[in-house]
Amino acid sequence: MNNAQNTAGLPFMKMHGLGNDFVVIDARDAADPVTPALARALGDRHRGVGFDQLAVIRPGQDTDFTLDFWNSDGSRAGACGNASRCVSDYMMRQLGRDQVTLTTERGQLLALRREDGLVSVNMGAPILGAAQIPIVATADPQHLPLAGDPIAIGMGNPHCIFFVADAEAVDVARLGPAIEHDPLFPQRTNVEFVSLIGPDHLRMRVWERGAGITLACGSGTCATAVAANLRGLTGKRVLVNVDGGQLEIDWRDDGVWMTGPVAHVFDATLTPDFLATL
Ligand SMILES: N[C@H](CCC[C@H](N)C(=O)O)C(=O)O
Repeated sequence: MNNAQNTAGLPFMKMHGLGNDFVVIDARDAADPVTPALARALGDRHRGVGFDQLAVIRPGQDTDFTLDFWNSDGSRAGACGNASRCVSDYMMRQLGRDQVTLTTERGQLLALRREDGLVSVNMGAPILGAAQIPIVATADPQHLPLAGDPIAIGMGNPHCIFFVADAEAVDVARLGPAIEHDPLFPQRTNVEFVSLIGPDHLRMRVWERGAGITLACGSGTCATAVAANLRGLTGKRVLVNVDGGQLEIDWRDDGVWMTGPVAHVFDATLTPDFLATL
């Protein structure tokens, strides 16, 4: 912590997209305060604030802003679709615009507010190569050597997608962590269980790397839509029902677009006392 935060505390925002919830720290004018210890302490829903991901806004690099993501276990995430949409909405309001560009570990992304008020982000092209997802080099990402014949897709972070007859029947809390830590995934993985519930309509339940079961995972719905199309189950434009609501995914030539609602719930300040415990 720097001296200013020791005396004044650290301001943050609480946001969510379909219940996938975030603490957001705007560090454009200050040094980035986040360490793994701060992420874990803040992520504690009893002794801290609680979040699925922590997002840090930093100055842009040829874009309006840069966004870094942390999981509640203190690990970093290369992509977070719902936080990208939430923070883009905040930045659009602040800049008085209806579109913004952002830099994430994935590269430069475009986000915009549609006329219906929903916020879209172009998450970029899906990553299909083993080394880039990443999975072990000897495995075929299209047919991973695991029971259930899952498919691996990268969206700047790894996803392992199982198509099942009934996603509601899956014991996500038991299977999720086992797959997350399978040696096939050198950087662990997010895990999605998906069933087709109508034409171009999917149901997805998720176990997130570093965060566990969440109500929605934006990059997970993008990876799921790509996987469903590659498996011949759907077209390139689908609706995905998650525990917290519904996302629209459109895999276009310029990237995978994800659209849904955003919410900015409150602003508050971490006390110097809390920061002193880190
Ligand atoms: N909830 C996020 C994804 C977080 C992924 C994170 N758990 C990782 O380690 O990759 C989303 O909306 O895309």
